[in-house]
Order: sequence, then structure tokens, then C-alpha cells
Amino acid sequence: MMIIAVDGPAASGKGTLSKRVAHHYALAYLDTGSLYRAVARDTVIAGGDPRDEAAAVAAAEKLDPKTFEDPGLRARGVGEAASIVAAHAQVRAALLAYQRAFAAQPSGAVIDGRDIGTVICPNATVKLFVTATPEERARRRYLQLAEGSIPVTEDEVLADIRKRDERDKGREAAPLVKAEDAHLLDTTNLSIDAAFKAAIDLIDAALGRSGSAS
Ligand SMILES: Nc1ncnc2c1ncn2[C@@H]1O[C@H](COP(=O)(O)OP(=O)(O)OP(=O)(O)O)[C@@H](O)[C@H]1O
Ligand SMILES: Nc1ccn([C@@H]2O[C@H](COP(=O)(O)O)[C@@H](O)[C@H]2O)c(=O)n1
Repeated sequence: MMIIAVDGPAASGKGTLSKRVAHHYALAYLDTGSLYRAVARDTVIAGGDPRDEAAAVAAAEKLDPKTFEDPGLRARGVGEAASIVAAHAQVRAALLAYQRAFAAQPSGAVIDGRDIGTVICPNATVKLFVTATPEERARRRYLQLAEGSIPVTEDEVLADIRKRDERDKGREAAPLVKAEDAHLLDTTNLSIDAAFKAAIDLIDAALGRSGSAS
């Protein structure tokens, strides 16, 4: 069973890349950021504060996977609230079984997030750590938000990204860090197609196959 673990900071392009990689190898795909975003959304809907671990754990224990595609999860403030609930160790513990079960499906899987190569799937077949400079990530996220007519400046997006990077890297529970055996993929100067080709080359090399990106 093939498991590809993809980690990296916000707006590095790991979701875009992971979906294409999953399609290329006919693997199932899970964006684990959606789980933390959904916990943040449900905590607030229930009248709780994302900083309150008990309130966030209550939401995590009732999570409904059918809501992971909710477009509201992509709203600007939800990423910030998600990184607050994600810092609670008990929230992470409540989401562990779902992610491990997804990874264990017989068809294999591509899973992206922050701790996939380090905590969720330490024995993944191949691990990628996808990154780009904060400025390039802010530019990409700004364009994405502008497309959805969300009124925000690029400087505000950069400030959001820096704050989230700091929280995700600095927390005690499963901080964002490259697994020692992950392949680093810096997409700062790569188009989406070039990043996909670089990923397939890395994965095929790790699998002992010759390149097959198209
Ligand atoms: N290599 C690239 N070059 C230019 N734009 C890119 C590249 N990769 C992704 N993008 C664009 O950047 C935006 C963010 O990409 P994506 O959502 O895949 O990032 P992400 O790392 O999954 O973000 P998040 O952590 O918030 O889930 C999207 O609009 C996507 O189309
Ligand atoms: N495995 C993961 C995935 C996500 N998080 C936290 O959720 C926030 C939102 O994630 P996106 O990928 O949708 O940007 C993120 O900032 C992390 O705090 C996580 O901790 N672990």
C-alpha cells in the first residue's frame, strides 16, 4: 500500500500538488487542514472559543467528514482559528484515528498537512516537504482570495501567513517541521506544472521508477 505524506506551511501549494499526485497514482486524497478548519468552525458555531481546549475537543469529537468540503472553511479567519485549535494536544489526539484509518485504506493515499510525515504516517512510502518563501505564499493566497472577491491586501495576507507559520512551528504538540527523511520541494520559483513534475520525479526516484509526469 502506497502512502505519500505531504507537509508544508500555509499556501505553499501542497494541496494543489497533492491532488494532482493522488490523481497521477490513482490514490485517495485527504487534506487534513480541513479537519482543523472544521473543528474551529464547529467550536465557534457552538458558542465556544478556539483557545478553550475543552470546547475545541468537544467539537473535534463530533466532527462530521461530510462537512469537510464546506467552502466556508476557506474563509480568511478560519485558517487562523484552525491554527489555534490545532495547538491543543487533545484536539490532535481526537483527530488521529480518522487520519490513520484514511491512510490505511487498501487503495493507498496522499495526505497533506503539517505533521503527516512526523506523527500521522511516520512510515509513509514517500514524504515531501513543500515550501516557498512567505512573500510568494502571500502572493498566491492573495490572488486566490481576490478571485473569490475577498477584500484584503497582500500585506495583510503576508502578516496572516507569518503569524500562522510562527504558531504552527512554535507549538509543543506536533509542530510543523520537515521529517528527517522527507524530500524538500521549494516551489518559490516553480509553476504549478513544474512543481508537479518535480514532485513526480522525486516520488518515482524514491520508488525506484523512471520519471512519468505528464
Ligand atoms: N507552484 C505554484 N505556483 C503558483 N501558484 C501556485 C503554485 N502552487 C499552488 N499555487 C496556488 O496557490 C494557492 C494556494 O495553493 P494551495 O491551496 O494548494 O496551498 P496549500 O499549501 O494547500 O494551502 P493551505 O495550507 O492553506 O491549505 C492556490 O491558489 C494555488 O492555485
Ligand atoms: N496536519 C495538520 C493540518 C493542519 N493543521 C493546522 O490547521 C491549520 C489550517 O490548515 P491548512 O492546511 O488548511 O492551512 C494550519 O495552520 C495548522 O495550524 C495542523 O496543525 N496539522
